[in-house]
Amino acid sequence: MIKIDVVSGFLGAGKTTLIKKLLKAYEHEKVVLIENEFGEIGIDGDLIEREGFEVFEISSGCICCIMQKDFIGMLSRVIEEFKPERIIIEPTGISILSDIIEILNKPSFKETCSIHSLVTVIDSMNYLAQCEVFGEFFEDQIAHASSLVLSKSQFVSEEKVKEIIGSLRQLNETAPIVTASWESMSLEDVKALLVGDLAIEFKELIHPAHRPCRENEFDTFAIETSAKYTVESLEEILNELKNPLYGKILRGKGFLKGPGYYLDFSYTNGQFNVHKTEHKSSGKLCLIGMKLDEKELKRLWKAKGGGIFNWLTF
Ligand SMILES: Nc1nc2c(ncn2[C@@H]2O[C@H](COP(=O)(O)OP(=O)(O)OP(=O)(O)O)[C@@H](O)[C@H]2O)c(=O)[nH]1
Repeated sequence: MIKIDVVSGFLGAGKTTLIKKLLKAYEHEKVVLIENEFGEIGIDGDLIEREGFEVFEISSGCICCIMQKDFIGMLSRVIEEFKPERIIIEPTGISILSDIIEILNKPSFKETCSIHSLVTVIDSMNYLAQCEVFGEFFEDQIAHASSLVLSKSQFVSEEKVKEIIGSLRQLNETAPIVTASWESMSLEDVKALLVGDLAIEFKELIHPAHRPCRENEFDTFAIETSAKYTVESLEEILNELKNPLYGKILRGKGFLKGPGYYLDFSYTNGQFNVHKTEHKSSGKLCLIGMKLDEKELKRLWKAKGGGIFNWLTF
């Protein structure tokens, strides 16, 4: 049987970061990753391919709803052609986990695959605040998880961790909650997150009120560009993104050219990091949020970097 691990979590929670660790931990198995991105441009797939792993990408929508057919087709192809021992699936941050479980429990997949784990990553820095606005996006992912893993826990107080656990327990009474900082985890610890063949059956799951995926409430803004940015100019832009003038930006990520170097950046709910990298990049980025103002965003990215822009937002 092929083991399937699904790693869920809201936008920027830390799914890709955890998956990179899992892929290392399962280096000796034949593993395939199916990566689902909400935006028009795939960024995470490139980050993982850089580390030498096999990635299949589905972008421009969630595999639980509008990209469901593509997902079923891709999963069938991966099973037939690659015959992997394990498939790791990373849905978008706003996917409905119970809908994905339902797909995995289709008779055609149940013959060859079994769900090994349903891990939901919880962003310790942003969960409580985001819960107030996006609570219903978390509900299903938390309620159907077989384990709940806190990311960025080293950046918050013990009280906050306790508060998060209290909130998680209201939706899921039984899943183990892992609060240890990932930085200190060995590969064996990472594997332990997934341990146990849970053989999860959809009918055995308790449903919170099932809500359909609401991906059309989110906007994306994507660019391919030859423009060059310095660390400073990129940080200025990312700082500027907190301004409501541009809409509510929840997540951003991309690779850009710099003068003589390349830059990677990641933006989550106002927190960001920029790294110089030697990995060559064609220059691309994606922002996800609500009520994004395309005109203002285009002006911002153009003002700080000269070059050719290919806007992929429409
Ligand atoms: N230090 C630290 N950084 C983390 C941790 N988890 C995530 N991050 C950072 O948080 C940012 C977002 O992490 P990702 O792994 O890309 O999040 P994601 O859930 O895949 O995000 P989406 O692409 O929106 O689906 C990145 O800058 C990570 O480096 C953690 O436990 N510790």
